[in-house]
This record gives sequence, structure tokens and C-alpha cells, in this order.
Amino acid sequence: MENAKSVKLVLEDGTEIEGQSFGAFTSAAGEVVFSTAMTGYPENLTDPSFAGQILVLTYPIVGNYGVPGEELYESISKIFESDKIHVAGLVVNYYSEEHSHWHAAKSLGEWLAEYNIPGIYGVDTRMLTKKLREKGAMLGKIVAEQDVPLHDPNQDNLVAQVSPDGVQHYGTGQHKIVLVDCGTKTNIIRCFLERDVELIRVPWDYDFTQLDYDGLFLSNGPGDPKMCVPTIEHLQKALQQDKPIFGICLGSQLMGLAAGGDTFKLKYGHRSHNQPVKLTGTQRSYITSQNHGFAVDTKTLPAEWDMLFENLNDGTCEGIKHKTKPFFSTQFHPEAAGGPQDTEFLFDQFLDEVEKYKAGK
Ligand SMILES: NC(=O)CC[C@H](N)C(=O)O
Repeated sequence: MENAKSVKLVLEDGTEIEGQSFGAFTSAAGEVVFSTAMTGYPENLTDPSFAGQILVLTYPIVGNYGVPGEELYESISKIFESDKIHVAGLVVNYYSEEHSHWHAAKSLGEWLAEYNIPGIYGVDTRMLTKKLREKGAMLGKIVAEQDVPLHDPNQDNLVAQVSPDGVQHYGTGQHKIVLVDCGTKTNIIRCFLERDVELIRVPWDYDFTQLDYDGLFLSNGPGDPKMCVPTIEHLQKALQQDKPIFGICLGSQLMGLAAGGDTFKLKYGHRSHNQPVKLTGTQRSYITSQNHGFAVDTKTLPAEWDMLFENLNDGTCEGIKHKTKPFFSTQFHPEAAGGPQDTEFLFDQFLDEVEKYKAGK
């Protein structure tokens, strides 16, 4: 880009990388994490699970397909994963202000600027990723004119910041599902609304145990799952009952904690569209979309719980399952806007469990 201003990326280990500014010319601090996904920046940047994080994209050319215009589906975004950009900053190698796509309405830089989010380009993001893989995710900052202090977003209750204030209803299907919104991706809502569901979307700390529902869904969300104390308490009550429960990503971690297990922080997390997982008890594996920095510690799961999926790269827990009750979760994203959609059938399995529960009542 002509006349781009200089900015730098500073990491907590003292690394300083000079680059050029795109998006907002402003400074921002956060946890620096990388994603190896090759496409999907409109979906990634609006995923509330990225709140507080500076995202490094390893794919070398970013921006060339622009950013789509907004369209609504049942009052939620048809395209984006929420109604704003959630990353704290974006780090890319080559940024293409010029873009071409039938759906593009603006450039990536214009879109970032609208939300006052800084981008830096001209960074060797593969070298940076090797560093993050060796040392683990680090705190960092993009520095424009004003310096800012480093800040660890995992010390904040990010879920409280991204969760909605009130209850919302969608759809008129026959299965009444409560969605506990800890920062849900809108594609989770779309996946439910494409099925026979009436959805009740509630805030993260809402006491859903008072509601009349057929199945409970726990969404993804940012930060350390242990911050969600009220959600875990409500969930513990739900685990005493037999109504089906399905959790995705943060939702999986919350299920693990409510069950009595523990979670831990991975060295650098899993963020990409091609993470292989294996279904326990089979030789079947799936390619999945992931975005997480924490995981359930399989060793700490109580006797009545099993690991449901295992990550084939590092053996960590990618989902859990109760041995006798219809409670299960995935650490990956079966809804996966940006793809792949190989595991979307899990929404159908959850609703099958809901049907069985209703038939047996
Ligand atoms: N996408 C998510 O729900 C992420 C969950 C949690 N914040 C983690 O990083 O592990």
C-alpha cells in the first residue's frame, strides 16, 4: 500500500518486528496467537472467542477477497459470526488492499478501521509462528504512535464482556433448546434454526434451570473457562437431570469443569481448519475447525465420563461424553463457518437425543 505508516509488533520476550499499518492506526495489546487457516478472515475476526487476542495469520496473502456486506438471517448476521470484530489486532505477511470477490463490499483494512482495530503487515508470520510454537502463546502489542502496556486478557472475565444482556427467542420448531451464550458464533444459531428448533438464547450467568426446555446447549466463548463460575454452578444443577446437553469449545470446557474435571492452558492452542480428531472407540477421524487455547485434562475426568474425541496431533481432549446420560461436547467447532462441515451431523445427534428424551418422559 502506498504511504502506509510504520508500526511495530512487540512481544513479551523482547522481540520487536517492524511493519506497516493497515486498518486503524492505533496501538493495542493482547495475547498473540496464530491461526493456520487459509481462508475465513471475516468469520475469524468476528468470532467472540478471539476477544483480547492479537491474531497472526500464517497464510501469506490476506485481504485479496475483501469483506462481504452484511445481510441478516432471522435478525442475526447471515455471514459474520457476531455483530463486530473481536480480535484486538491482526498480523499478516502480505496485505492486499485491492480485492476481488462477487460478495465483497469493502477492503479488510477499511473494515478494521471501522472498528478501530489495528493491523500490521510486512511481518514474516511463519517465522513468528515458529517462535510462538517454541515459546508458547505470548503477550504482545501492536504499537503505533502511543505505547501501551502489555495486558493478559485471560485475567479478565471476557465472557461477561461479549455475552448479551437479555434473553432472545428464535424459531418456532418443536424442540425447545436453551443456548447459553458465552460468546456464541452466529453459525451455531443458524445450525439450530435450519433444524426443528425453538431457540432461547440466554446470557452466560442466566439461571436457565428455571426455564422449561427440552435440551441445553453451551456455546463457545473467549478466555479462561474457570472465569464462568455462575455458568458452571447452573450447569452442575442441569447435570443432575436427564435433559440432553451439548457443548462446543468453551461449552465443552464448562461441561468438564461442572462434571468435576479440570482444564489447563495449551502451550499455543489449536487454531485452524484442518485439525484431525479421532472418535473414541473407533478408527474414524474427522478434519475439524478449531479455535481454542485451553483444554479439558482427560486424566481428571470423573469415572462416569469419557473422552469423546482425541486430537490426533497432540493427543489432547477434543470432547467429552457422559457414559450413561445424553451429555456430550466437542472442543472443535462442528458448525465451523469457514468449514469444514464434516461434523455438523452432531447437531442432528443432539436433537435425536432430545427426541428420545421427550419420548421417554
Ligand atoms: N472457541 C472457544 O470457545 C475457545 C474457548 C476458550 N476461550 C479457549 O481458548 O480455549
